Amino acid sequence: MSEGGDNGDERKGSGMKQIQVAIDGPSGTGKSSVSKLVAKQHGWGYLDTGAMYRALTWWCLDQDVDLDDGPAVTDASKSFDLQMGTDPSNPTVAVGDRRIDAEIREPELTRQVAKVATNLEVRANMRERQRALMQQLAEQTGGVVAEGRDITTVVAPDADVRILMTASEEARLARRSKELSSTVEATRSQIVDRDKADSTVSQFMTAADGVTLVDTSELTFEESLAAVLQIVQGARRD
Ligand SMILES: Nc1ncnc2c1ncn2[C@@H]1O[C@H](COP(=O)(O)OP(=O)(O)O)[C@@H](O)[C@H]1O
Ligand SMILES: Nc1ccn([C@H]2C[C@H](O)[C@@H](COP(=O)(O)OP(=O)(O)O)O2)c(=O)n1
Repeated sequence: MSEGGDNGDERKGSGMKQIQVAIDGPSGTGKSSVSKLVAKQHGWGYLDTGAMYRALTWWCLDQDVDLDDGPAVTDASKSFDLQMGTDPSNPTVAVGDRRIDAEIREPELTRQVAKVATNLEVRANMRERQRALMQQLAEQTGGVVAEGRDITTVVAPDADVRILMTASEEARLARRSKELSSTVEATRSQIVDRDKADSTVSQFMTAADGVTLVDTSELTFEESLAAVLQIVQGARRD
């Protein structure tokens, strides 16, 4: 489903409406893969907010900051030089000039990231960074797709499009274990525990008022993408 010739360059300075798309949901619902393609098809920027929490976790571990020391992690969140690459065809993450794309996906870091993401002062700091990046990307490319856990509710509650992607636990675990080449049981302990911890600070299991629910349990990847693209198209016509 191509957006034929409708790219960001054409929109720059054209006075066309800038579109902010916010997508939330638990792990394995298809947020990242769908968000990247939606951004790519429109020539918009893409923001993976989960990667920001992962990057801070990496930085704290690298700097020997104890993840259980909340104030120390908060200090680190204020000063770390996070560089988010927002091209949906090649999203990147760096701290200073050190690229950490692979490091932030390591299972050991994944196991620890909720400690950082449940720190409310860290979240306040990240929220400001995320809002600024979304604004900047919308201005530069005509639109932005940002995905995470609290984008529709806290970071960008006024976004033009707000979607909550859900899927049954069974479907999410099957996708993740396939992706990580691990067993469903090993994946369950990681994903379910992490979602539980994350749910203590963000509400991403049920759709908030005005947020459109896309349940991908029974959908193929292509059908999930088509469902989200259709919602985005509707908002662009408004
Ligand atoms: N509707 C779907 N049906 C089948 N597999 C899917 C679907 N959506 C995503 N996937 C696959 O599931 C895995 C996890 O998707 P991802 O986009 O990383 O989810 P999230 O960002 O919500 O954690 C990926 O391998 C992706 O290709
Ligand atoms: N806006 C966000 C994005 C992610 N998080 C948390 C949720 C997870 O524990 C981590 C990493 O998120 P990420 O989206 O990369 O996680 P998965 O793709 O589900 O593995 O950060 C958050 O609290 N708020």
